[in-house]
Amino acid sequence: MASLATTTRLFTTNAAPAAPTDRRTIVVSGPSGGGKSTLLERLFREYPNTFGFSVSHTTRKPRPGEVDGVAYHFVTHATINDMIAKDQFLEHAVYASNTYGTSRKAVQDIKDSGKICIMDIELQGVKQIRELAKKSREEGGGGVEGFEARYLLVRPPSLEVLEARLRARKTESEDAIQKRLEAARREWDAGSDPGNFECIVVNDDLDTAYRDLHRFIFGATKVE
Ligand SMILES: Nc1ncnc2c1ncn2[C@@H]1O[C@H](COP(=O)(O)OP(=O)(O)OP(=O)(O)O)[C@@H](O)[C@H]1O
Repeated sequence: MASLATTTRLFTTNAAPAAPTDRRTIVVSGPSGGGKSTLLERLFREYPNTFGFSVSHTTRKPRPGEVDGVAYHFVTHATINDMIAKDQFLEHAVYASNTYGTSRKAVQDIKDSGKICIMDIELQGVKQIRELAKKSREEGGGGVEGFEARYLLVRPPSLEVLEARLRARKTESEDAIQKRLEAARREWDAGSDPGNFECIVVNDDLDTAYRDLHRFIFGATKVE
């Protein structure tokens, strides 16, 4: 990962604004291992007071270094099923044999703090959030008042690169790697469907990918 000094140098000549004018939630999706966390960590380091990461719940086990309540809320299947039954999630999905979900509270807390919410979710969740936003617009409801978002896909340049990165990360078993690759293969074309994402960042060179992500977040003002 590039140093903070590199990041700072990148933007001193660009005079980047401190916060985007578009305050909508930013939904980031893409295959596991594509680089979402790497790019978002860099964004949060550069703008610690502007964005809030909505911490998802998951039944997956923590990876070394992942702190409960920071990377995820790590919970049991029983807990997450109970929360689903109580309609406490904006979206939830089963991915590579584990359930993931974004609670309504996680998003609302960030909005209440005055920050722009960033969510990192699976494709199934993207579709659920889109439906919710549509419902919210049509009925003035949907659980979160005025819920609107813009959608960004982060993908690696190829499935081969994805496999290499997943292996190099050394956080998953062979079985888990295979499940992630299967999901990536299955969902690869969904990225090109204009109904899903406003922007695709191809994470080949990290600095270029970060610049593209930054441009999307700070440049887009269009509300649909
Ligand atoms: N542009 C890049 N060049 C080389 N390696 C990269 C690049 N971007 C990310 N990586 C590495 O690829 C691996 C996967 O990245 P990362 O963990 O950010 O993916 P992710 O999309 O957040 O995955 P998950 O959804 O499983 O959390 C990491 O080891 C990261 O350091």
